[in-house]
Amino acid sequence: MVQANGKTLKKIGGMPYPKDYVVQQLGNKLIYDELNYDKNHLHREYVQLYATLTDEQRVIFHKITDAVKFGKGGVFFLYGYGGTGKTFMWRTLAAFFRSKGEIVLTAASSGIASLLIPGGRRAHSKFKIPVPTMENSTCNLDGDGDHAHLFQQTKLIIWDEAPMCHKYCFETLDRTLQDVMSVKGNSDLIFGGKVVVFGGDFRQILPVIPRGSRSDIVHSSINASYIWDHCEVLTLTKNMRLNDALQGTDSEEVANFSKWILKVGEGKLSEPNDGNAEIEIPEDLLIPTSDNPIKSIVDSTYPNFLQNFADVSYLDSKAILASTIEVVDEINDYMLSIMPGEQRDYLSSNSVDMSDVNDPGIYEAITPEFLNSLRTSGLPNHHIKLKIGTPIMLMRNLDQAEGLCNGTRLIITKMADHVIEGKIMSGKHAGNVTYIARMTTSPSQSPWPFKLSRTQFPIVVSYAMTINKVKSKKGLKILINNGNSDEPNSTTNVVFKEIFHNL
Ligand SMILES: Nc1ncnc2c1ncn2[C@@H]1O[C@H](COP(=O)(O)OP(=O)(O)OP(=O)(O)O)[C@@H](O)[C@H]1O
Repeated sequence: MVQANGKTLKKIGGMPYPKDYVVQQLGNKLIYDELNYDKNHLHREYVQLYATLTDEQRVIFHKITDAVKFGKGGVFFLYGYGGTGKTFMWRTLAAFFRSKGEIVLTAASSGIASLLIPGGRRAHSKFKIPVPTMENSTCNLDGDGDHAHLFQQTKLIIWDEAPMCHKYCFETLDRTLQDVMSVKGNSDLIFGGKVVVFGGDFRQILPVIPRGSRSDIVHSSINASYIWDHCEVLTLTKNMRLNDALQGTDSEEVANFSKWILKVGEGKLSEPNDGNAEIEIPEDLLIPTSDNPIKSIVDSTYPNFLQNFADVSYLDSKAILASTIEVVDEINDYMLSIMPGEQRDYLSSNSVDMSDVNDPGIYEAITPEFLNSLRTSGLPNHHIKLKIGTPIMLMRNLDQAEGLCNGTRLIITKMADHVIEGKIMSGKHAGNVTYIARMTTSPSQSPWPFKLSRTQFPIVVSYAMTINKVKSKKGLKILINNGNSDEPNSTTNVVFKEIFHNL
């Protein structure tokens, strides 16, 4: 249990630790875990997946497996917009190598995306990348420890949603692998001569640089790193997610929508433009306005809510996205107000973390009311309202092995004074019940001149959520705030076009 949570008995005061010879007999737990797969089952899975690969997927598959086979290393970037089968490729590659007893390390920049890849973990925890990551950081591992031995034996590294991470994270892994692989004489090779495959879509989420300018964001992305010069871009072009829909009667409509949304993502509507353009949204995608726009979008996204509010599959297949936490809170509050059941209110306790403060006197005048009113992304609200049946989303990685990471959605099943009980809504761990306690958190990069410590459940109600939280949902409605626009059905589209330049 201790190991499963990434800890060791050495770190728990007062616990006896086995003598060295016992530990040596047990071997390297990390390597053991990466090899502990049912090879026959994986072989059958691989055969099935390989048979359905499209031509372009198959070419890419062979390119990567050949790079591993010839042992010369290689860095690839699997590039394709949402639904082109990147996750499908990860599954095929992982099944292929693991069925042969070889080690593939699978990771993604976000916890929630990592749950979709077999054996996936958040990249920071899988590769021990320090937070915050600096220009010359290295991974937190001992050059002759278990992690280093794991890296030495690894055949392939897969890192999904790479465009979300700062380039320093990839450079940190590169430096560390060069060190670790120096025992094999590979210290000059990029990533120590390992085959590393990144994946993602630059139209999706870019690195978050607090208060960063457009140029700061573009320059922190992976394709602004020296690593990009070594990277071969492999492109997927066929939208496999829309394939099913294309078989139906409305196939032309779906194909047109697919083309239109791609143009939005690439800033190709209303050309010429510098990435900032006014675009018109087709009438059929808009929800007719009324006196109460929040009610309109809720009625359209969650039809017959009062008959279905307790149905997990109904709730899991829907979400409303908005661009600011204020609008998200407004929609969530509205949903709770119409949902039947007794409401409980959980308030946080807040303080200023004095450990970093030179002159504590300055902060004595700050009132608890002021601290309670502070909000920023990644920090739970001071006032959380819940009812039994409310969908919530975790804001912290609590236990990734159990599917409890930042972005996991649960349904509230019980509410006590100091703990709440929730049931995981979807994925491999769907139906598992877990208890969530209050914990003290601080925003990783404080927008205030002091560090706020807030003790609260690390959750947010999730009928509506901010745009960067969602991963492949079906019944999705996006609330576009077009307050600045003169036309009722147009809005400003901002695309960081520079990011596509060297793809
Ligand atoms: N060769 C294939 N044969 C059958 N189904 C496929 C194939 N490739 C992909 N799919 C299916 O298409 C859907 C989308 O694929 P996938 O989730 O891998 O795309 P993605 O590029 O990872 O998308 P996103 O960027 O949104 O995460 C999935 O349901 C997947 O099972």
